[in-house]
Amino acid sequence: MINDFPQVLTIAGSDSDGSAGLQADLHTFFIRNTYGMSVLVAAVAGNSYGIHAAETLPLEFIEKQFEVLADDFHIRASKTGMLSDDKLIETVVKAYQKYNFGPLVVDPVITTKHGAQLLKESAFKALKEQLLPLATVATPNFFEAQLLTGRVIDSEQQQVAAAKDIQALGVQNVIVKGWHNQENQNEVADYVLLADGTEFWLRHPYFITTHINGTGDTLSATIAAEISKGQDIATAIRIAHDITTTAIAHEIAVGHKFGPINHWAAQTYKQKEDN
Ligand SMILES: Nc1ncnc2c1ncn2[C@@H]1O[C@H](COP(=O)(O)OP(=O)(O)O)[C@@H](O)[C@H]1O
Ligand SMILES: Cc1ncc(COP(=O)(O)OP(=O)(O)O)c(N)n1
Repeated sequence: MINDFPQVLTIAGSDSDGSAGLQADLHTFFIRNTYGMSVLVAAVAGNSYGIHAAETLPLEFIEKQFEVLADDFHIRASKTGMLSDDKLIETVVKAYQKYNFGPLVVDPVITTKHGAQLLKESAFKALKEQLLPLATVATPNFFEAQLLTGRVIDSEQQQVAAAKDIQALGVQNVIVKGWHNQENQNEVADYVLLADGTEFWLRHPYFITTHINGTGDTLSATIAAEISKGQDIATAIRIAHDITTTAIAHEIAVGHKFGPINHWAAQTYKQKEDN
């Protein structure tokens, strides 16, 4: 049998409540009709109230996961999520350089949107100097873009400038996600800067909801899934934006505080798109 079904890899942490991390990535790969695999690098004990503990996996075990996947599968695109510290980043960078896992989407996970730190500050240098230069696409959120560039993003001009700074680190294509935190906000504006200098804004309504865990994972995982199917980068980003906002717009009643987004609603979007 030809090993040609679209295969996509997440290199990420597990979030026990299933709302974010590699669980959200695998939900996303599934609804985008791709076969998802995962290199588990860390795990958090999380529920809808927050993250209560975190552990990393032994580096040799992480290396082994890469090796056995490379031995067997034809991975056409990959993405990173939570990477915890500089040793983990170095291990992932070495493996990515050694094996062929297709274009890389880097979601530079630093803190959760509820304030839990998932990447040590001592690892920012490795993120900027080792991992981001490998990225076909990087997807920083508003806070990560500020930390990576040292800018205060208080205007759309600053959002654009931050994207240019991040591209200058060696990233080919960047989406700097917009601010979304105010009850009186009408719109969220994500800014996209492509490798050839093409730029565009993706604007959508602001949703007042407590169910927004896993949004960044879903966006970056969709981009990786679409690339694995051969989509161009701009189309992959536009589909990812539509999938993520559709999943945010349709709450599901899971958990008592901050819940997951609704991947099933986004799967319906896929069916409409394909008809
Ligand atoms: N409450 C919200 N209303 C509208 N869009 C949102 C909301 N929360 C997140 N998004 C969108 O979800 C996508 C992921 O962004 P974000 O949540 O900032 O990422 P991260 O999970 O990395 O913090 C972006 O397109 C962003 O605009
Ligand atoms: C294991 C793990 N990875 C990433 C996250 C981030 O969660 P969240 O703050 O909801 O951010 P996005 O997933 O939306 O980027 C996590 N909680 N656990």
